[in-house]
Amino acid sequence: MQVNPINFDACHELLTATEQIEWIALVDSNSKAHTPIMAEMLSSCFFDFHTIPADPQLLALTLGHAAGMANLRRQARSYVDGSLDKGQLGIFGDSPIIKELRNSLAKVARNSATVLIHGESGSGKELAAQAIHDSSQRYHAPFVTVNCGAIPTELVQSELFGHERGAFTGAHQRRTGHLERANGGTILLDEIGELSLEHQVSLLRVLEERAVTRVGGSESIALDVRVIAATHVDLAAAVEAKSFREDLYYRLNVLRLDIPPLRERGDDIIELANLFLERFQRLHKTPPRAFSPQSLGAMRRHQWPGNVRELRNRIERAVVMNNRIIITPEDLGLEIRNPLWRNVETLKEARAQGERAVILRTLANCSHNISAASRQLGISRVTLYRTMRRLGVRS
Ligand SMILES: Nc1ncnc2c1ncn2[C@@H]1O[C@H](COP(=O)(O)OP(=O)(O)OP(=O)(O)O)[C@@H](O)[C@H]1O
Repeated sequence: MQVNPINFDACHELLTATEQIEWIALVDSNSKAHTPIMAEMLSSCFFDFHTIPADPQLLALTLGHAAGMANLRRQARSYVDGSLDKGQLGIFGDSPIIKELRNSLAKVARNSATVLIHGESGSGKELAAQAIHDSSQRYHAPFVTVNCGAIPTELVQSELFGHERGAFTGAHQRRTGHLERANGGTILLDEIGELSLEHQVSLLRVLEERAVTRVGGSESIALDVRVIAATHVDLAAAVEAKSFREDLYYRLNVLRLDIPPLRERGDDIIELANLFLERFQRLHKTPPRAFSPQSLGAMRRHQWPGNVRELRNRIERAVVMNNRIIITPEDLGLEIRNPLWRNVETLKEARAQGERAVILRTLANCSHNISAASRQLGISRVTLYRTMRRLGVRS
């Protein structure tokens, strides 16, 4: 676009219309870049300017910086609006329940309170924790993930809190613990329900004091860490069963996020399937493929006990192991008929399976709103509650 004093106003309006773009001016060496009007234009509308003929290397450098700034501005604005989209969060799906989750994530990201994420295995708990960190003001600081269930009991203290040299046999070096490494940022304590009662006490003390002391040390190190705990077990039930400390449960359960199982997300299954198909085709450099109608039907009917991770793995296997352009249910390792019916022997069982499937689908479509679901099913709320209790369906 040619900018000159005559079309100044129109150009100014156009250049400042969108905050998502940074502009770089190429200034003719004959033009008077330092006349008042050009100086105003360059300083108010442009990220930088180069004089023609521009040095390509310097220009490439400026373009890189400008793209980075535009991105940062976009992130900052969405942080203020709370309008994080699925591309930014990496959490795909358009079902009402997932849209609601994305909204909650954006709100949670705006402060530093402790979060408890509950969800079945493979449903996206770690992804949600990463999204909270990336959209928060701590995004530039470390995001540390610790799988509490994978650390041998005797190493939990030293892994979480660190140790001093000589603290125990084999401690040849001072070691920084995960909590200290996450200082300034966020720590995800995955499978928190796997921590022993003894380690729960130590963790509670650290969270209350907001300071950590390395094993074998005496110095108290101040912590500024956002804690996100994740679990696939029902921690409230674990508290009742006395296998999880009530005080730690309340300390963690400040903000709570529930990640819905994949089978309750309606057509998100197909959106995610196409997303993974495209990703794995690109990764494994295979020609474009598509799912057969039978595959789509089989994916909709499957119960996905391993959730999104299971879907991702089945699609990667289908892409790598077969050359066919059309992906069949067999390629995905799924049965054409609903495998649920295989074990059904009586009419009563068949009726219960059918009722369960319809109720789950309706609840997913209605964002788990009982009144809307009962209207859609043509029964009263009381009958719906009673039927759900009988079939073991949670609201
Ligand atoms: N909504 C989603 N959109 C895109 N990818 C997703 C989504 N949900 C989950 N995934 C992907 O599915 C896989 C499993 O997710 P993740 O590891 O976050 O699950 P998890 O609940 O933490 O699992 P676990 O219980 O085993 O710790 C990851 O590859 C993740 O990127």
